[in-house]
Amino acid sequence: MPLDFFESINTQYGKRLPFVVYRKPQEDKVKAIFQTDDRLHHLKKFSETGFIFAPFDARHSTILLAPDEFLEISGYEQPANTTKRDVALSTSGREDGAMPMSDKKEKASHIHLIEKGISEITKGTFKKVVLSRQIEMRSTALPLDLFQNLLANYPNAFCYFWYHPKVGLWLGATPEILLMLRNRQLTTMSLAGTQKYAGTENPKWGHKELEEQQLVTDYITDALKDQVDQLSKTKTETVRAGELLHLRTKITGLVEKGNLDAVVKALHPTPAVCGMPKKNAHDFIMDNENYDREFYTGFLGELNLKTCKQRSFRGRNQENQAYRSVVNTTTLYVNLRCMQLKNDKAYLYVGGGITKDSDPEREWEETVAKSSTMLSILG
Ligand SMILES: C=C(O[C@H]1C=CC=C(C(=O)O)[C@@H]1O)C(=O)O
Repeated sequence: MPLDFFESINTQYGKRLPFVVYRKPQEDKVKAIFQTDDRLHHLKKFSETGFIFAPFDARHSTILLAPDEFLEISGYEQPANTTKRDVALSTSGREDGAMPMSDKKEKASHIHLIEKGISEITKGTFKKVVLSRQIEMRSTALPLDLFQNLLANYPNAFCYFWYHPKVGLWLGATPEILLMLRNRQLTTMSLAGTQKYAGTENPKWGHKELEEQQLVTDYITDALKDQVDQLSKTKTETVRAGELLHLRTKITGLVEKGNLDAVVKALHPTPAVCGMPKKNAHDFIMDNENYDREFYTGFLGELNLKTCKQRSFRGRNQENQAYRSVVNTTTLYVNLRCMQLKNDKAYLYVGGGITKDSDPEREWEETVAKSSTMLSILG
């Protein structure tokens, strides 16, 4: 049965028609949404239904895949014969998929960018800025194979393969929720601060990471205070994302019907991907990162999809009773740990939060560590 599922995706892709295939964290259900023509729809209102794909730059439009056809498989297991791929550096031509980040020029340029960011922080332009880079590799891998590798390697991530012939092809395994809305119940998170996983999910965190993540929590709670009722947050915890650990605080509340638009606008882009204050950090990113982020650090996911929930309860006569309730669900993820495939190239995207306490060399190393999420599935 899974074969039929993946064959349908291959057929859709072969016809150059838009689709997305994805699996939510810790679920064994893989879902696909197919659009039956190649029109490019731009989202007008957050009351629409479908799968959305939004760029980092909120001034550019969000793409909506029309949910013409739904496909789903449960109990998905990775086929045993997942192959390793032909991947190499486009810059050096090496065939072994060796670390492209060791490229000295790339390192010097990223460190220079970080130093410039720190210097603006010292001047008071902003408190935090997230600075990123793009890594170009040669890859002839089949995207559906790469997606299956993501599924196998990142069970705790939102894994996706998104395609539109007029936009491009993206794959990712992100640990970050932008927001989840079930009827009126909102959940979002502040996710920031990074260290390598070294055998314990209970590590010590430094002042820089704690402050960097606190800034995100403060920003989100402040941005939502006029949009959301009963706003509350959990204790900050460590979460694992592949070979990395992050700090996370969950934030919940109740959203008025029809107010999703304002909530998304208030949140995106959060200081986990942009900075604080937002406008100054955004301007700095636009003027100084020497590439276009496009959909990296944007967001993607289901918008107003109806999901059925089977619930059981004890009725008055003490018998177990079951009923199905239909819930209107929106689940949007921040597009991190992702890559874009174009012709025979893979473009990987990695970044990190810069504060006054940042050490440029360590920040560089952090982007190297983050690149391993996508590099590991490339080969
Ligand atoms: C911007 C990225 O990660 C964000 C999410 C978690 C931790 C981050 C950090 O420690 O800098 C970033 O804010 C990325 O993976 O490219």
